[in-house]
Amino acid sequence: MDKSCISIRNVGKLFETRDQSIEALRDVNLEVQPNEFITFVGASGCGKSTLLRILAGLETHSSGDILLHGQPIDGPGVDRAMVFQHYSLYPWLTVTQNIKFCRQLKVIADTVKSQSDVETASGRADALLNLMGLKSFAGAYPSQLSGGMQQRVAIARALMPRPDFLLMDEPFGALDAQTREVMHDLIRHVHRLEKSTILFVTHDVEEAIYLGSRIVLMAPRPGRIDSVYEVPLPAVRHQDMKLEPAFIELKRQILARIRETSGVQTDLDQLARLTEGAAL
Ligand SMILES: Nc1ncnc2c1ncn2[C@@H]1O[C@H](COP(=O)(O)OP(=O)(O)OP(=O)(O)O)[C@@H](O)[C@H]1O
Repeated sequence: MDKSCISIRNVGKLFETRDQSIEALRDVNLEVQPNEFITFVGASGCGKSTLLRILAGLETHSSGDILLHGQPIDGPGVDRAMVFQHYSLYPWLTVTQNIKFCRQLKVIADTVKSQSDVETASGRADALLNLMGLKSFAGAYPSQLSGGMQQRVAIARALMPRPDFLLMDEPFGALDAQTREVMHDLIRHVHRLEKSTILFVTHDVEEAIYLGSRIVLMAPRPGRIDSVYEVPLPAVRHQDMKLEPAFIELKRQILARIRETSGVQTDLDQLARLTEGAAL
């Protein structure tokens, strides 16, 4: 029996611009099991964000099929939450109000704004504030928080409607190294507690290994899946694992493969030839 919660089958995406057609994705196939933590890496332009945006319902695919729990995607939905690199909080709302914002929209949309809805939302918001270590900042505004704290609010807001799928596009890309480490342990903890399925795009191979249960390596021109790696780490992880030989070897393999598939070397070779020609 097929247990996948996400089935991506022969998916392609073509962007038609005025003067060219860009094949952002070609023949992408991936089955995702419930509660998996999948990380996506690959050279710039290999279609990582495009795939995530299609899953979020923010973009449509040109060919193939994508099924969520057996159903085709029909736009964005409360079953999927997306977290972006930039914090995208509402600056005029406090931390608590930001966290409750989506829930309020849903309640208004469903027109069932009963007292029990409001109470349930408050309990959930409090639990998420605690989980994210933000309890004492409940009444603060985004401008009063550090980047790491703002991103914790964004994650709490994303988790508020209990999404089945958490889609994260380089969420820690703008944070300093130390804050990122804290966020890594936090998001692993959130994954264990909340049981959501996480799809996480990153440029940082170490981050991809530390967080993921599987790593999907994509290659550009056209964007496609090149290889998939199982991460040989237990569910409970700690920072020292980054120094273990198996971790370092996997990092070496993935970095080498990204270099091979990126085409950057080819471009440099071409540049060298052009420069030689100019000198003659
Ligand atoms: N809206 C768009 N219109 C036209 N082309 C697009 C659009 N969005 C993405 N592309 C192109 O599709 C390809 C894949 O882009 P995408 O942003 O998904 O790659 P990525 O792997 O996430 O890149 P990066 O790691 O640099 O963020 C790129 O060639 C990009 O220029």
